Amino acid sequence: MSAAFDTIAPEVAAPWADDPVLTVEHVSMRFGGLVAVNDLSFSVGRGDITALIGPNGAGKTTVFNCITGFYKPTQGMLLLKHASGDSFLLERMPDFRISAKAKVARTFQNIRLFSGMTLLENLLVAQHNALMIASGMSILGVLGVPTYKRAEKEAIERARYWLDRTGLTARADDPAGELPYGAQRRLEIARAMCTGPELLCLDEPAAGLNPRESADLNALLLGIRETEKTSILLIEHDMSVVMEISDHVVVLEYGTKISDGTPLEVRSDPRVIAAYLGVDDSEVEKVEEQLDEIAEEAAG
Ligand SMILES: Nc1ncnc2c1ncn2[C@@H]1O[C@H](COP(=O)(O)OP(=O)(O)OP(=O)(O)O)[C@@H](O)[C@H]1O
Repeated sequence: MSAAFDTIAPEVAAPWADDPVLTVEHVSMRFGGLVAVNDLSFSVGRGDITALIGPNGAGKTTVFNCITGFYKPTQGMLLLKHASGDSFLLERMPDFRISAKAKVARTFQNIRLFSGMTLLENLLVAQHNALMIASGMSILGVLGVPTYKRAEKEAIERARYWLDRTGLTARADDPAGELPYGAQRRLEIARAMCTGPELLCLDEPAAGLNPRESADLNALLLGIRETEKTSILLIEHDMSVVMEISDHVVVLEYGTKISDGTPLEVRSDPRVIAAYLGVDDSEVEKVEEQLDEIAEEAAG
């Protein structure tokens, strides 16, 4: 192990391990003979923006799928702890309970909106669970039970609030499919936030965004951390997003964690540089350029 790698603080001493919203312990995921995630452990600090990075095929989306219940890990534990103290072993829960009870929301690499529905409708559908509970799971809700009416009004207010926060109010009544790409990405985040998550998981939120849209995304995520105090875990290839807004970065290669620290610690870790060098020259150059730009901006 290199000297520079040794300088990265062990996880127990790291601030994100003090009060983690999510603790991933010794998680492995195998598909037949392929080990997609190998004995992975890390913490997501409460209120932090944590980035999960690594070259293509490193296992990032598989980790997300284990956290959100799409996959059951072959082994290991995923402990989600609310600020209230309630805790949930995610590996034992079906996906719909992970979103409804454990309050983990996610967006996908490929946008998954209801493109024929309006923006407002998309945000109301996201709150379906809360509305069903308020209806007493019966037709009475539709017939105007007061608790349902109140919940419906709150759902609309919440939807309007998130349209406003994501700069989409003017398009509230347009079909989601007519939005430009960057706006669809923001709508996905609004939809996830309408569910009031304790942990927001974003799978490549900056993919396909231009630099201006990327900067807007950074501002939106920093705003969510600041105002809502929501913990955010994101998978991202765009180093300008990762380095500018993350409190903590976890790096995977071939399913194994190779680095875990602050953005500064991780970017100077030789194992991380080597992992990216192993991808291909154009990607390495892009990463190096982005890191240099960020360093220059920070210096001046
Ligand atoms: N359902 C599955 N069945 C078999 N193999 C899978 C499955 N899902 C993922 N894999 C494999 O697991 C490995 C990790 O894939 P994963 O999609 O998690 O990587 P990733 O880091 O998210 O990659 P990318 O950055 O390209 O999205 C890959 O080799 C992939 O082919």
